[in-house]
Amino acid sequence: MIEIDNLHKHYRAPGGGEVAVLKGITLRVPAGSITAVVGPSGAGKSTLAKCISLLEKPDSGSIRVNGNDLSLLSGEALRRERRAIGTVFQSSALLQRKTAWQNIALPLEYLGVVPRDINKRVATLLEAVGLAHKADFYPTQLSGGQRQRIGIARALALQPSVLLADEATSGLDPDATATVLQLLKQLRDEFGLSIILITHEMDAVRRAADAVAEIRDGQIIQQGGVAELLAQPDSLLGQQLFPVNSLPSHSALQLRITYSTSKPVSTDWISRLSLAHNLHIELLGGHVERLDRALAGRLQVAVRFNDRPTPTAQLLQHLQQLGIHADVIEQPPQLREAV
Ligand SMILES: Nc1ncnc2c1ncn2[C@@H]1O[C@H](COP(=O)(O)OP(=O)(O)OP(=O)(O)O)[C@@H](O)[C@H]1O
Repeated sequence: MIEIDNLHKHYRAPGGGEVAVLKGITLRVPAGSITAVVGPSGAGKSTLAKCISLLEKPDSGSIRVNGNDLSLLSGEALRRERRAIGTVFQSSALLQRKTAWQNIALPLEYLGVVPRDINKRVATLLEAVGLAHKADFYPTQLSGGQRQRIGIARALALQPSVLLADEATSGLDPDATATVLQLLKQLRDEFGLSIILITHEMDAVRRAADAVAEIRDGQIIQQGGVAELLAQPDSLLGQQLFPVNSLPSHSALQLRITYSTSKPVSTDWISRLSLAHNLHIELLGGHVERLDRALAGRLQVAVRFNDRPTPTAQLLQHLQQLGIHADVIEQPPQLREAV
C-alpha cells in the first residue's frame, strides 16, 4: 500500500522566482491494485514520479509505504527504504554491455546478496516476465517490449511492494504494449503489488488500471475506479476513456447510453428493447468492452418506432431495468407530445 498525502513541490524558475509544480497531491494505491495517473504535458506527472521514487525531495507532505513515511528519511535509511519502490521508465535504461540476466542481477549484487540467492531470484524473475529463454541476450538483441519486461524484472529484483511505471509503454507497438500491460496485471495479482502507472495513453488506462487520477496544473482534479467512472454518464474522465464519436442522425430519439456496473447488462438489450416496444435502434457510435471486472459501455443510439411510440420515460425505465442508464440527447417534437 502506498499513501501519498498533500504532496507539495516547487522548482526554481530559470529567470528567478519559483514554480509550484505539485500543489497538494493526495493518492492511495492499495496492495494488489493498479492506479493510473494521467494528465496533459507539464501537469506535474514526472515530478510526482520523481518524488515517489525518492529522486526528488518534496517540500512537504508524506509518502508512506506500508505505513512507513519515506519522505522523512535521508542517508542510509533512505537508501534502505528506497528498495520498497521499484521503478521502470519509458526507456528501460538497461546497461547495454550486460545481458538480460546480468541487468536483473545488478541491484542484488550491489546489495551483496550471495550468488546462489541471486541465481534463484533472477531465474524466478525471468520466469515471471516470460523471458527465461532470453537470459543471455544483450539489450540490443531484444525487442522494445522485451527490454521493457527485463526492466520490470530488474525493478522487482529487491522485492518492492510498490512498482512505479513512468510511461512504460510509450513508444511500444500495440502487441508489445498489450504484453507489458498484461504482465503488470499478472504481477499485481501474483505479488500483491501497488502499481502506479503514469501514462498519457487512455487505452492503457482502460485495459490495465483499476483506478485513475487526472492531474492538471499540479493538482488531482478527478479520480476514481475505472469501471465506476465509465458508468458515470457525466464523468469527463469516463468520456476520455471511452470517447464516443457519433454519426449524425435526424428526426429520431437520440439517447446517450451508459452501462451500469452495479447491475449486469445483458448483451442482447437492443433486441429485447426492440421486441418489447416495436422499435429499431441505430447504433451511431460507441464502445463496449469487458474490463477486468465488469462490462463497460458508452454508446450513442437513435431510436425509431415502427408503430405507436412508447413514452420516453417508460423506455428509459425499461432500460434502467436492463442495467442501462440513458440520457436523452435529442427528442423529435412528436415524441415530446407522447411523454
Ligand atoms: N528541474 C526543474 N526546474 C524547473 N522547472 C521544472 C523542473 N522540472 C520540471 N519543471 C516544470 O514543472 C512542470 C511540470 O513538469 P513535469 O515534467 O512534471 O510535467 P509532466 O506532466 O510530466 O509533463 P510531460 O507529460 O510532458 O512529461 C513543467 O512546467 C516544467 O517546466
